[in-house]
Amino acid sequence: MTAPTPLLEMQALVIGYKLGRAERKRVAGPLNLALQAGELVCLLGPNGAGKSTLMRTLAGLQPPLSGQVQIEQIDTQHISAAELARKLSIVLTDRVEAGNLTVQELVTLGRYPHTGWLGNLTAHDQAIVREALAATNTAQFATRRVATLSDGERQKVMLARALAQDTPVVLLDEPTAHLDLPNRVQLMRLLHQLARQTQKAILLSTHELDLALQAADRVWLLHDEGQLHAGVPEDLVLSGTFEVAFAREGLVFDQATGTFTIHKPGTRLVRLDGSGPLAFWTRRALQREGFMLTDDEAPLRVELREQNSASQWVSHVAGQIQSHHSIADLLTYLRTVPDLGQAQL
Ligand SMILES: Nc1ncnc2c1ncn2[C@@H]1O[C@H](COP(=O)(O)OP(=O)(O)OP(=O)(O)O)[C@@H](O)[C@H]1O
Repeated sequence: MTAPTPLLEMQALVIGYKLGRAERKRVAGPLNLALQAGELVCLLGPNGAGKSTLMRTLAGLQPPLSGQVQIEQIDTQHISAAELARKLSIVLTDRVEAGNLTVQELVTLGRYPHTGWLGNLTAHDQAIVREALAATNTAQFATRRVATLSDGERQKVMLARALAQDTPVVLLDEPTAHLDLPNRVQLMRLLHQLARQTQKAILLSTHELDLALQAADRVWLLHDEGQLHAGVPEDLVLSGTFEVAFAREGLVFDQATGTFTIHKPGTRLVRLDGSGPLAFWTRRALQREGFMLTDDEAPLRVELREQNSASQWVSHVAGQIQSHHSIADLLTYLRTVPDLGQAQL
Protein backbone atom coordinates (compact mmCIF):
# COMPACT_ATOMS: atom_id res chain seq x y z
CA MET A 1 0.00 0.00 0.00
CA THR A 2 1.46 3.41 -0.90
CA ALA A 3 1.47 6.13 1.75
CA PRO A 4 -1.06 8.92 1.12
CA THR A 5 0.34 12.23 -0.12
CA PRO A 6 0.55 14.66 2.79
CA LEU A 7 -1.29 17.98 2.61
CA LEU A 8 1.60 19.75 4.31
CA GLU A 9 5.18 18.62 4.56
CA MET A 10 8.32 20.01 6.18
CA GLN A 11 11.67 19.24 4.68
CA ALA A 12 14.70 19.81 6.91
CA LEU A 13 12.84 22.84 8.26
CA VAL A 14 14.78 24.98 10.73
CA ILE A 15 12.66 27.65 12.43
CA GLY A 16 13.85 30.72 14.25
CA TYR A 17 14.70 34.39 13.94
CA LYS A 18 17.27 36.49 12.14
CA LEU A 19 18.47 38.86 14.83
CA GLY A 20 21.04 40.79 12.85
CA ARG A 21 22.98 40.58 9.62
CA ALA A 22 24.65 37.31 10.51
CA GLU A 23 23.10 36.44 13.85
CA ARG A 24 20.46 33.72 13.96
CA LYS A 25 18.36 32.41 16.81
CA ARG A 26 17.50 28.80 16.05
CA VAL A 27 14.31 27.75 17.83
CA ALA A 28 13.82 24.20 16.50
CA GLY A 29 14.75 21.87 13.69
CA PRO A 30 15.66 20.41 11.35
CA LEU A 31 12.08 19.09 11.22
CA ASN A 32 10.78 16.52 8.76
CA LEU A 33 7.10 16.06 9.49
CA ALA A 34 3.89 15.87 7.55
CA LEU A 35 0.19 16.57 8.07
CA GLN A 36 -2.16 14.09 6.46
CA ALA A 37 -5.72 14.68 5.29
CA GLY A 38 -8.35 13.85 7.90
CA GLU A 39 -6.16 14.12 10.98
CA LEU A 40 -6.15 16.37 14.02
CA VAL A 41 -2.65 16.98 15.31
CA CYS A 42 -1.96 18.76 18.60
CA LEU A 43 1.29 20.64 19.03
CA LEU A 44 2.34 20.60 22.66
CA GLY A 45 5.36 21.95 24.45
CA PRO A 46 6.45 24.14 27.33
CA ASN A 47 6.35 27.95 27.17
CA GLY A 48 8.91 29.32 24.76
CA ALA A 49 9.54 25.95 23.06
CA GLY A 50 8.58 27.40 19.67
CA LYS A 51 4.96 26.46 19.00
CA SER A 52 3.91 29.88 17.69
CA THR A 53 7.13 30.20 15.71
CA LEU A 54 6.41 26.87 14.04
CA MET A 55 2.79 27.84 13.30
CA ARG A 56 3.83 31.15 11.75
CA THR A 57 6.55 29.50 9.69
CA LEU A 58 4.19 26.81 8.40
CA ALA A 59 1.70 29.54 7.43
CA GLY A 60 4.36 31.46 5.51
CA LEU A 61 4.11 34.44 7.91
CA GLN A 62 7.81 34.24 8.69
CA PRO A 63 10.58 32.66 6.62
CA PRO A 64 12.34 29.51 7.77
CA LEU A 65 16.04 29.80 8.69
CA SER A 66 16.52 26.91 6.27
CA GLY A 67 14.61 24.04 4.71
CA GLN A 68 11.13 24.30 3.30
CA VAL A 69 7.42 23.86 3.84
CA GLN A 70 5.41 22.31 1.07
CA ILE A 71 1.68 22.53 0.87
CA GLU A 72 0.05 20.18 -1.58
CA GLN A 73 3.61 19.69 -2.87
CA ILE A 74 4.29 23.38 -3.58
CA ASP A 75 6.93 25.32 -1.62
CA THR A 76 5.09 27.99 0.40
CA GLN A 77 7.88 30.49 -0.34
CA HIS A 78 6.97 30.27 -4.05
CA ILE A 79 3.23 30.54 -3.85
CA SER A 80 1.13 33.70 -4.13
CA ALA A 81 -0.62 35.00 -1.00
CA ALA A 82 -4.01 34.47 -2.67
CA GLU A 83 -3.25 30.85 -3.58
CA LEU A 84 -1.87 30.15 -0.12
CA ALA A 85 -5.07 31.58 1.43
CA ARG A 86 -7.08 29.01 -0.54
CA LYS A 87 -4.91 26.20 0.81
CA LEU A 88 -4.22 27.21 4.39
CA SER A 89 -6.01 29.19 7.10
CA ILE A 90 -4.49 30.24 10.39
CA VAL A 91 -5.85 31.69 13.62
CA LEU A 92 -3.21 33.29 15.82
CA THR A 93 -3.47 34.32 19.44
CA ASP A 94 -2.99 38.04 18.64
CA ARG A 95 -6.04 40.17 19.27
CA VAL A 96 -7.56 41.04 15.92
CA GLU A 97 -8.45 44.62 15.15
CA ALA A 98 -11.81 44.13 13.52
CA GLY A 99 -12.72 47.82 13.48
CA ASN A 100 -16.45 48.21 13.40
CA LEU A 101 -17.15 44.90 11.69
CA THR A 102 -19.97 42.69 12.82
CA VAL A 103 -19.39 39.00 13.47
CA GLN A 104 -21.21 38.12 10.24
CA GLU A 105 -19.00 40.52 8.24
CA LEU A 106 -15.78 39.25 9.80
CA VAL A 107 -16.67 35.60 9.17
CA THR A 108 -17.69 36.48 5.60
CA LEU A 109 -14.18 37.90 5.07
CA GLY A 110 -13.04 34.28 5.25
CA ARG A 111 -14.64 33.73 1.82
CA TYR A 112 -12.62 36.42 0.01
CA PRO A 113 -9.70 34.18 -1.04
CA HIS A 114 -12.36 32.32 -3.07
CA THR A 115 -14.40 35.24 -4.37
CA GLY A 116 -11.81 38.02 -4.71
CA TRP A 117 -12.23 41.40 -2.99
CA LEU A 118 -14.87 42.56 -5.43
CA GLY A 119 -16.46 39.18 -5.83
CA ASN A 120 -20.07 38.74 -4.91
CA LEU A 121 -20.97 35.99 -2.54
CA THR A 122 -22.74 33.12 -4.22
CA ALA A 123 -25.41 31.07 -2.46
CA HIS A 124 -22.66 28.48 -1.87
CA ASP A 125 -20.44 31.10 -0.14
CA GLN A 126 -23.34 32.23 2.01
CA ALA A 127 -24.13 28.65 2.97
CA ILE A 128 -20.51 28.06 4.04
CA VAL A 129 -20.59 31.21 6.20
CA ARG A 130 -23.83 30.03 7.81
CA GLU A 131 -22.34 26.58 8.46
CA ALA A 132 -19.20 28.12 10.00
CA LEU A 133 -21.32 30.27 12.35
CA ALA A 134 -23.50 27.30 13.30
CA ALA A 135 -20.59 24.90 13.86
CA THR A 136 -18.86 27.31 16.24
CA ASN A 137 -22.06 28.34 18.06
CA THR A 138 -21.58 31.96 17.08
CA ALA A 139 -24.72 32.44 14.97
CA GLN A 140 -26.54 33.93 17.95
CA PHE A 141 -24.28 36.96 17.93
CA ALA A 142 -23.86 37.30 14.15
CA THR A 143 -25.09 40.91 14.20
CA ARG A 144 -22.94 42.03 17.16
CA ARG A 145 -19.84 44.16 16.61
CA VAL A 146 -16.68 42.09 17.11
CA ALA A 147 -15.26 44.77 19.42
CA THR A 148 -18.08 44.10 21.92
CA LEU A 149 -17.39 40.36 22.29
CA SER A 150 -15.74 38.64 25.23
CA ASP A 151 -12.33 37.01 24.63
CA GLY A 152 -13.88 33.54 24.43
CA GLU A 153 -16.63 34.66 22.03
CA ARG A 154 -14.07 36.39 19.82
CA GLN A 155 -11.93 33.25 19.79
CA LYS A 156 -14.87 31.23 18.48
CA VAL A 157 -15.61 33.87 15.85
CA MET A 158 -12.00 33.75 14.62
CA LEU A 159 -12.37 30.00 14.28
CA ALA A 160 -15.62 30.52 12.34
CA ARG A 161 -13.74 32.84 9.97
CA ALA A 162 -11.05 30.16 9.42
CA LEU A 163 -13.76 27.54 8.79
CA ALA A 164 -15.46 29.87 6.29
CA GLN A 165 -12.13 30.09 4.47
CA ASP A 166 -12.62 26.33 3.93
CA THR A 167 -8.99 25.36 3.30
CA PRO A 168 -7.52 21.85 3.30
CA VAL A 169 -5.01 22.85 6.01
CA VAL A 170 -6.11 24.69 9.19
CA LEU A 171 -3.59 25.96 11.76
CA LEU A 172 -4.84 27.17 15.14
CA ASP A 173 -2.54 28.70 17.73
CA GLU A 174 -3.97 28.05 21.21
CA PRO A 175 -7.63 28.09 20.11
CA THR A 176 -8.84 27.07 23.57
CA ALA A 177 -6.93 29.71 25.55
CA HIS A 178 -9.94 31.83 26.55
CA LEU A 179 -12.62 29.14 26.58
CA ASP A 180 -14.29 27.62 29.62
CA LEU A 181 -14.21 23.84 30.06
CA PRO A 182 -17.48 22.95 28.22
CA ASN A 183 -16.47 25.19 25.30
CA ARG A 184 -12.97 23.67 25.23
CA VAL A 185 -14.38 20.15 25.10
CA GLN A 186 -16.92 21.16 22.45
CA LEU A 187 -14.23 22.79 20.32
CA MET A 188 -11.91 19.79 20.43
CA ARG A 189 -14.79 17.49 19.54
CA LEU A 190 -15.81 19.77 16.67
CA LEU A 191 -12.26 19.91 15.29
CA HIS A 192 -11.84 16.17 15.52
CA GLN A 193 -15.14 15.56 13.68
CA LEU A 194 -14.33 18.24 11.13
CA ALA A 195 -10.96 16.70 10.31
CA ARG A 196 -12.58 13.31 9.79
CA GLN A 197 -15.66 14.44 7.86
CA THR A 198 -14.07 17.04 5.59
CA GLN A 199 -10.62 15.39 5.27
CA LYS A 200 -8.91 18.60 6.36
CA ALA A 201 -5.59 18.48 8.18
CA ILE A 202 -5.91 20.46 11.41
CA LEU A 203 -2.92 21.41 13.52
CA LEU A 204 -3.52 23.18 16.80
CA SER A 205 -1.15 24.25 19.53
CA THR A 206 -2.38 23.97 23.07
CA HIS A 207 -1.45 23.71 26.72
CA GLU A 208 -4.50 21.50 27.35
CA LEU A 209 -2.63 18.29 27.82
CA ASP A 210 -5.49 16.00 28.79
CA LEU A 211 -7.82 17.27 26.07
CA ALA A 212 -5.05 16.89 23.51
CA LEU A 213 -4.34 13.35 24.70
CA GLN A 214 -8.00 12.48 24.16
CA ALA A 215 -8.69 14.29 20.89
CA ALA A 216 -5.45 14.24 18.90
CA ASP A 217 -4.84 11.60 16.28
CA ARG A 218 -1.17 12.48 16.66
CA VAL A 219 0.80 14.74 18.93
CA TRP A 220 3.83 16.81 18.02
CA LEU A 221 5.77 17.36 21.19
CA LEU A 222 8.22 20.21 21.03
CA HIS A 223 10.99 20.20 23.63
CA ASP A 224 12.87 23.15 25.10
CA GLU A 225 15.98 22.15 23.19
CA GLY A 226 14.22 22.31 19.84
CA GLN A 227 13.67 18.62 19.12
CA LEU A 228 10.22 17.50 18.12
CA HIS A 229 8.78 14.06 18.86
CA ALA A 230 5.75 13.01 16.87
CA GLY A 231 3.50 10.09 17.60
CA VAL A 232 0.16 8.72 18.61
CA PRO A 233 -0.49 10.27 22.08
CA GLU A 234 -0.69 6.95 23.91
CA ASP A 235 2.69 5.82 22.49
CA LEU A 236 4.30 9.07 23.68
CA VAL A 237 2.83 8.62 27.17
CA LEU A 238 3.96 5.01 27.48
CA SER A 239 7.48 5.74 26.18
CA GLY A 240 7.98 8.45 28.80
CA THR A 241 8.41 11.16 26.14
CA PHE A 242 5.87 13.43 27.85
CA GLU A 243 7.76 13.38 31.12
CA VAL A 244 10.96 14.41 29.40
CA ALA A 245 9.35 17.23 27.39
CA PHE A 246 7.75 18.82 30.45
CA ALA A 247 10.42 17.87 32.97
CA ARG A 248 10.20 20.49 35.68
CA GLU A 249 10.95 20.32 39.33
CA GLY A 250 7.88 19.43 41.36
CA LEU A 251 5.88 18.35 38.31
CA VAL A 252 5.15 14.66 38.11
CA PHE A 253 3.57 13.06 35.07
CA ASP A 254 1.30 10.19 36.02
CA GLN A 255 1.38 7.64 33.21
CA ALA A 256 -1.67 5.86 34.63
CA THR A 257 -3.92 8.90 34.22
CA GLY A 258 -2.11 10.97 31.58
CA THR A 259 -2.03 14.03 33.81
CA PHE A 260 0.55 16.05 35.63
CA THR A 261 0.22 15.89 39.37
CA ILE A 262 1.17 18.68 41.71
CA HIS A 263 2.32 16.27 44.39
CA LYS A 264 5.75 14.72 44.39
CA PRO A 265 5.52 10.97 44.97
CA GLY A 266 5.23 10.22 48.68
CA THR A 267 7.43 7.74 50.50
CA ARG A 268 4.95 5.75 52.67
CA LEU A 269 4.09 2.57 50.84
CA VAL A 270 0.52 1.45 50.39
CA ARG A 271 -1.02 -1.25 48.29
CA LEU A 272 -4.47 -0.56 46.89
CA ASP A 273 -6.64 -3.52 45.90
CA GLY A 274 -9.57 -2.55 43.70
CA SER A 275 -10.42 -1.10 40.34
CA GLY A 276 -12.65 1.39 38.54
CA PRO A 277 -13.55 4.95 39.58
CA LEU A 278 -13.40 4.06 43.28
CA ALA A 279 -9.77 3.01 42.93
CA PHE A 280 -8.95 6.05 40.77
CA TRP A 281 -10.22 8.58 43.33
CA THR A 282 -8.85 6.68 46.31
CA ARG A 283 -5.47 6.60 44.64
CA ARG A 284 -5.63 10.38 44.09
CA ALA A 285 -6.44 11.00 47.75
CA LEU A 286 -3.67 8.68 48.95
CA GLN A 287 -1.12 10.39 46.70
CA ARG A 288 -2.14 13.79 48.06
CA GLU A 289 -1.71 12.38 51.55
CA GLY A 290 1.92 11.49 50.79
CA PHE A 291 1.58 7.79 50.05
CA MET A 292 3.32 5.92 47.27
CA LEU A 293 1.23 3.22 45.69
CA THR A 294 2.76 -0.14 45.02
CA ASP A 295 1.59 -3.41 43.46
CA ASP A 296 3.89 -5.38 45.79
CA GLU A 297 3.19 -6.50 49.33
CA ALA A 298 3.24 -3.49 51.67
CA PRO A 299 2.81 -3.04 55.44
CA LEU A 300 -0.35 -1.07 54.69
CA ARG A 301 -3.04 -2.37 52.37
CA VAL A 302 -6.36 -0.77 51.42
CA GLU A 303 -8.99 -3.02 49.93
CA LEU A 304 -12.00 -1.62 48.10
CA ARG A 305 -15.36 -3.33 48.46
CA GLU A 306 -18.72 -2.48 47.04
CA GLN A 307 -21.77 -4.01 48.68
CA ASN A 308 -25.37 -3.14 47.86
CA SER A 309 -24.10 -0.08 45.97
CA ALA A 310 -22.31 1.18 49.10
CA SER A 311 -18.54 1.63 49.00
CA GLN A 312 -16.23 0.43 51.71
CA TRP A 313 -12.53 1.01 52.26
CA VAL A 314 -10.99 -1.78 54.33
CA SER A 315 -7.55 -1.07 55.73
CA HIS A 316 -5.15 -3.83 56.74
CA VAL A 317 -2.28 -2.70 58.90
CA ALA A 318 -0.17 -4.73 61.37
CA GLY A 319 -2.88 -7.39 61.71
CA GLN A 320 -5.63 -4.81 62.33
CA ILE A 321 -8.54 -4.67 59.93
CA GLN A 322 -10.74 -1.57 59.92
CA SER A 323 -13.64 -0.67 57.69
CA HIS A 324 -14.24 2.93 56.55
CA HIS A 325 -17.25 4.42 54.82
CA SER A 326 -15.70 7.33 52.99
CA ILE A 327 -12.30 8.48 51.77
CA ALA A 328 -12.41 11.12 54.52
CA ASP A 329 -12.78 8.36 57.17
CA LEU A 330 -9.98 6.35 55.62
CA LEU A 331 -7.61 9.34 55.58
CA THR A 332 -8.46 10.29 59.18
CA TYR A 333 -7.62 6.76 60.28
CA LEU A 334 -4.42 6.54 58.26
CA ARG A 335 -3.15 9.73 59.91
CA THR A 336 -3.17 7.86 63.23
CA VAL A 337 -1.24 4.88 61.86
CA PRO A 338 2.53 4.94 62.51
CA ASP A 339 4.83 5.04 59.51
CA LEU A 340 5.48 1.37 58.84
CA GLY A 341 7.26 1.25 55.52
CA GLN A 342 9.15 3.71 53.38
CA ALA A 343 9.81 3.38 49.69
CA GLN A 344 13.48 3.24 48.72
CA LEU A 345 13.75 6.29 46.45
N1 LIG B 1 10.44 38.14 17.19
C1 LIG B 1 11.27 37.37 17.89
N2 LIG B 1 12.61 37.55 17.84
C2 LIG B 1 13.45 36.74 18.54
N3 LIG B 1 13.06 35.72 19.31
C3 LIG B 1 11.73 35.49 19.38
C4 LIG B 1 10.77 36.28 18.69
N4 LIG B 1 9.53 35.81 18.97
C5 LIG B 1 9.71 34.76 19.81
N5 LIG B 1 11.02 34.56 20.06
C6 LIG B 1 11.62 33.51 20.89
O1 LIG B 1 11.46 32.25 20.22
C7 LIG B 1 11.26 31.21 21.17
C8 LIG B 1 9.96 30.48 20.82
O2 LIG B 1 8.86 31.37 21.04
P1 LIG B 1 7.35 30.96 20.72
O3 LIG B 1 6.51 32.16 20.95
O4 LIG B 1 7.33 30.33 19.38
O5 LIG B 1 7.11 29.86 21.83
P2 LIG B 1 5.75 29.11 22.25
O6 LIG B 1 6.07 27.64 22.34
O7 LIG B 1 4.65 29.51 21.34
O8 LIG B 1 5.53 29.69 23.71
P3 LIG B 1 4.19 29.91 24.60
O9 LIG B 1 3.73 28.55 25.04
O10 LIG B 1 4.73 30.70 25.74
O11 LIG B 1 3.19 30.64 23.75
C9 LIG B 1 11.25 31.88 22.55
O12 LIG B 1 12.53 31.73 23.11
C10 LIG B 1 10.93 33.33 22.24
O13 LIG B 1 11.51 34.17 23.21
